[in-house]
Amino acid sequence: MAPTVERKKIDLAPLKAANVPIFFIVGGPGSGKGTQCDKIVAKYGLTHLSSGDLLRDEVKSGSPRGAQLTAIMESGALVPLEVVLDLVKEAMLIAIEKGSKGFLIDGYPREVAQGQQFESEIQEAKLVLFFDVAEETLVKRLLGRAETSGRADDNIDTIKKRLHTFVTSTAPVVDYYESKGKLVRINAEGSVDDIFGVVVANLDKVTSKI
Ligand SMILES: Nc1ncnc2c1ncn2[C@@H]1O[C@H](COP(=O)(O)OP(=O)(O)OP(=O)(O)O)[C@@H](O)[C@H]1O
Ligand SMILES: Nc1ncnc2c1ncn2[C@H]1C[C@H](O)[C@@H](COP(=O)(O)O)O1
Ligand SMILES: [Mg+2]
Repeated sequence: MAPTVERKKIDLAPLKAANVPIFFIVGGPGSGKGTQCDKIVAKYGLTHLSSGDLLRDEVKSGSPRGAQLTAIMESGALVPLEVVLDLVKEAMLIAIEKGSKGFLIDGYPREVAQGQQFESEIQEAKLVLFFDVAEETLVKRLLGRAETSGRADDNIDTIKKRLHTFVTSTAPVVDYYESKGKLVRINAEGSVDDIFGVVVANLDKVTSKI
């Protein structure tokens, strides 16, 4: 039986009142989501929240919630929706208190239900950026990152499982937001700067008010 997830009541009123733009950043493992988010933050000053980073921080904190996460993440599976959404909400609220003018939610949603729950409880995403990269390239990039990242999931066995999770659970997210007219599909096989050029062209269409 799955362990019970500890949940707190989170007051979302300040986040909803701020009504700042929210962008979901989606792509396979190693597609360059974090790399591009760093560049977007530097240019547009949005707040970057990576659900994977939030989960890794939770593990490092030694909390009871964190203790349940290590095995899931090392198996390449998805962490339960409620755990991720609570961490994202808490981080968004802290950022709003500090005056955030908008969010890049990186690595979220990983399944359609995550997107639906986020949007019904918080606010609709303005756009979903999808970094489209072939599996062969993803594996090559992740094995390169493994040399320095120290990430427990940057090893070939977990990479294969993460790719499987991406195809089975996250690919439907791409179809879902495409059908809603919110998806920006970006070929992310090229250089970091070329990809960023395409990102900027798309963000400039919708960020004039930021
Ligand atoms: N366009 C690119 N060309 C070559 N290498 C890249 C490119 N973009 C990112 N990388 C490299 O690929 C690796 C993965 O990039 P990054 O960490 O940004 O991916 P990610 O999508 O955030 O992955 P994850 O889902 O595992 O967190 C890093 O070592 C990064 O330096
Ligand atoms: N949004 C998420 N839902 C469920 N599980 C997640 C989510 N974001 C990250 N995770 C877990 C599963 C991933 O394999 C690891 C690492 O995430 P990454 O975005 O690759 O840093 O964390
Ligand atoms: Mg990342």
